[in-house]
Amino acid sequence: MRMRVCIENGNAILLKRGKSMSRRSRRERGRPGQHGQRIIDRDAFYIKETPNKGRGVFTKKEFGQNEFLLPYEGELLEKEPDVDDTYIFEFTFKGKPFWVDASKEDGSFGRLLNDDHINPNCRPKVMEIDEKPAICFFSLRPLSSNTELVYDYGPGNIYPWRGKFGMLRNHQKNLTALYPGMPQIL
Ligand SMILES: C[S@@+](CC[C@H](N)C(=O)[O-])C[C@H]1O[C@@H](n2cnc3c(N)ncnc32)[C@H](O)[C@@H]1O
Repeated sequence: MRMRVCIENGNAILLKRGKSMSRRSRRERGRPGQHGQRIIDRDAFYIKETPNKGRGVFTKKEFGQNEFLLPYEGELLEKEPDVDDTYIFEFTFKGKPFWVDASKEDGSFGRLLNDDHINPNCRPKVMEIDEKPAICFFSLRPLSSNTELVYDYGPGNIYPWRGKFGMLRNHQKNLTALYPGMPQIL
């Protein structure tokens, strides 16, 4: 199934898409309750201080597996911005590098998701919206309310909070992908 996401009035609207959308359905896509679309509103999440991690994003309601949660909002750039990379999301789309700069405190949630490379419960996906890329988070498993949303920021020894063991586990994860069945360091 193809999906499409649009962001209107601060709400992300997920559309399940058939072969093509008519002009009429394009015009009406923002209306709630229509067949084939869901509105994910900000009331489904809240922000809370997390021990040692700063702020994190928590669920207010339950979600199923592989559900669209929320987008990573910010400024889409084709050049690496010369700013602190705390709120920068880097990715490739159609073979080209892109960055989303979410440095501005804009009240959005995507920019506040913390890292967990061992037990993530959601993952970012690159979606296409009006021929431009957008990052959207999807759940990896069913989520109960009051769950902190965490995803794997990716490989690399650049995350000090992972510590030495974090780096080891990260390395192991890459090796396990190459050599399934190898012994695990827990
Ligand atoms: C995209 S921000 C996430 C939101 C951030 N916690 C906040 O309060 O604004 C990334 C920053 O959060 C912190 N962070 C994310 N995951 C963490 C973790 N697992 N442990 C400790 N700090 C973490 C780091 O300071 C990192 O640079």
